[in-house]
Amino acid sequence: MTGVILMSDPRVAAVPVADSGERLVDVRRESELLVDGRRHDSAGDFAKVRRGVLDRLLRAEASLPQGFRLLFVEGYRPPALQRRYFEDYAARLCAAHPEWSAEQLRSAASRYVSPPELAPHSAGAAVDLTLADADGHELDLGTRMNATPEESSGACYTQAGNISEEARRHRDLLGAALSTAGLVNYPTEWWHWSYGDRYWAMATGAECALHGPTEPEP
Ligand SMILES: C[C@@H](N)C(=O)N[C@H](C)C(=O)O
Ligand SMILES: [Zn+2]
Repeated sequence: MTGVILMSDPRVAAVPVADSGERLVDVRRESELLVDGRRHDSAGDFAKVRRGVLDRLLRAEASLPQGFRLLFVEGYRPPALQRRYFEDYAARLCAAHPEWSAEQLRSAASRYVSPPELAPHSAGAAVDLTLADADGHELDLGTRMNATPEESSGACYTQAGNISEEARRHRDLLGAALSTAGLVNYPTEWWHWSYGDRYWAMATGAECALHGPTEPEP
């Protein structure tokens, strides 16, 4: 797929951050969003995002046609966890492609996990989410959430052609609601959306990112 700017692209790292200082909020406490427990952690970090991100998610949900809900899966990710995800996936790619250079590995890994120093989730600015029906049952968006490009034959790419018509309708519905509310998608992952991070700033032309990586709150 051409035209996709990866998280490892120097244009993303070049975006300056002027952190707004906005607090992380727990979406389970501050909203009626449906929250899935598959990424649950004892500190509840997975359910947190910056306030402005939650406000936009609520706007997006309100704009969905009747019978559709957002299903929130993962928001904030502490930098140490992000580093582990990145290194584990890069090690898997390295085992499969020992001939790749360090730069090739970093770029390929960033199709699926952001390099830790740039990570939108560690800024509390990104959310992995999908659609559910009115009863909270997860809908078909073409792949499982967090399917790698390898296991899904590229069907995890938001604009992939190798998904059913129904999954395409669902992806388009999710995308229309979230982009109208101001979030930006990472084009290699239909479920990953962000607001205020470096990738968002690069994609929207904002002068700087509003949120940089932050350590977990005590
Ligand atoms: C690992 C996957 N769920 C994810 O969040 N990927 C993006 C690119 C990230 O790490 O920010
Ligand atoms: Zn994500």
